[in-house]
Amino acid sequence: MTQEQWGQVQEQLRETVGNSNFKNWIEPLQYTSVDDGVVNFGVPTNFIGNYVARNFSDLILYHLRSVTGGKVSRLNFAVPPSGAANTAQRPDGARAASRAAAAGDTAGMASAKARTNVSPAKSAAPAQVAEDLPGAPLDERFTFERFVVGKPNELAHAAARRVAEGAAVSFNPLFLYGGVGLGKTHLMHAIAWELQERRPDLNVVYLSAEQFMYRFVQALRDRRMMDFKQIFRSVDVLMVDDVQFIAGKDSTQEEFFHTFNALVDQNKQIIISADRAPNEIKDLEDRIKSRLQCGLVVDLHPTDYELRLGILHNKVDQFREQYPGLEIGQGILEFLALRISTNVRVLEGALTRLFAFASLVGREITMDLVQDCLADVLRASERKITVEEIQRKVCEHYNIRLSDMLGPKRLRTFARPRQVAMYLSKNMTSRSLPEIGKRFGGRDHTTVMHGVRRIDELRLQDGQIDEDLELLRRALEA
Ligand SMILES: Nc1ncnc2c1ncn2[C@@H]1O[C@H](COP(=O)(O)OP(=O)(O)OP(=O)(O)O)[C@@H](O)[C@H]1O
Repeated sequence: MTQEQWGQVQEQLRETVGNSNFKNWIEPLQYTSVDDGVVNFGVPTNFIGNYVARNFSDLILYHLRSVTGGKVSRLNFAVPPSGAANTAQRPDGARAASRAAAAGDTAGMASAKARTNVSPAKSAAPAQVAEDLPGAPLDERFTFERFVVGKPNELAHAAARRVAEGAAVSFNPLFLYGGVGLGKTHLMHAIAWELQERRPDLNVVYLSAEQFMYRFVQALRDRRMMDFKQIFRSVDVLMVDDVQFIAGKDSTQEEFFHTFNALVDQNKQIIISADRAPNEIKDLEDRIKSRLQCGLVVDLHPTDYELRLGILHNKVDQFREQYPGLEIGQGILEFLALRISTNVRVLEGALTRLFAFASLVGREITMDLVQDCLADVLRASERKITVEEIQRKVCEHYNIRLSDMLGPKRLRTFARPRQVAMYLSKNMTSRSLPEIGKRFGGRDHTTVMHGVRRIDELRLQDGQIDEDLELLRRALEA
């Protein structure tokens, strides 16, 4: 096959796979030779080679056969030993895509042409390492400017800001945790964007724990563990999102632990996020838990009404350009902030849907429109937590039987969880004290009142109670 024929095939492929896929996956292929019906391509990295082989082989074969008259049996992708694939000249998109592919992030691949999260490797780093840096693409919307700060997240925000200054490492790791959709990923991306601006000399890598595992497994399979270690140890700032994912995955944990230690020993910054505090992640080795706690552990609390309203205002500002002339009243924003308290993602999604719907049907955003368009979201957020649910969760948490919680035993092992459950029932349901008492084995309302007061007192003296309550509240709201 001639280079000209390959050129024709490329044109046909561009039409079939679309511009973005073409740029990311087909353009980086360098046709080198054909031997006995096997067409050889040089690829910039094994990740691109593997991805193309898995996803585009049939298509490439089809077009090759139609252009060359059917003399092709197989495709072969290999990284040229001398780097002859000229990686330096590949478009940014392909490089970003290679990182996304490396991280197993197919969603990210589509947007890989956007700015990448990894700054150019330092000149001292070996070329292979620079090329293979493992980060996933960053979301352009997740910047500090777009992060709304309120009481529930002010500490996490301040810590993230400090790390983003790129000054000498002051706490390592920074561990951010909190429930679903509270802004952990947003803050990590914001740190990465900021560091890119302030310290372009640093290799900043963001990836999810799942992507870390994917990379690790792939390195094992390709027998490239030395490369894997070298790549991760060449990073200056490593951010791993959703670290709870590696719980129970022993080999990945082991490798993560070594990577973590190697970076900390070199005084490199690590930022980790999870859906709960390190010591609450089940099936995570104790030595990892303890390592994760040796820096600064910061909690993102569930949003409060004011923060939700602030986020909505912020989002409306962003919509002004996209939907000129479309207004939304303060009353509606307040209604949404009050009613949709589950997580910020749902809140943002509701507002986006509202604007899109109003502009599509050419209607003003009124309360009627809100009810029409967001009926399902509003219904879902109406879910009421029951006293029975609370009792079950509290029993699970303290590992006692429901019959003991409801029964007459006064042992502290049962009495404390009972009081905790009463306290949560009082604060998370609309039941009156007598109604709650009735559901706790027919107790009097004064007993419930005493239980609630006792927990209020204990919260001031015993940090553990506060932690338990927070954990239970999150589990119940999830
Ligand atoms: N304080 C905030 N200001 C502005 N946007 C926010 C804030 N908190 C969350 N968001 C937005 O909510 C959405 C979800 O946030 P993000 O993905 O960071 O959550 P998360 O804590 O990482 O959740 P998960 O545990 O599901 O990964 C994003 O669109 C993010 O921009």
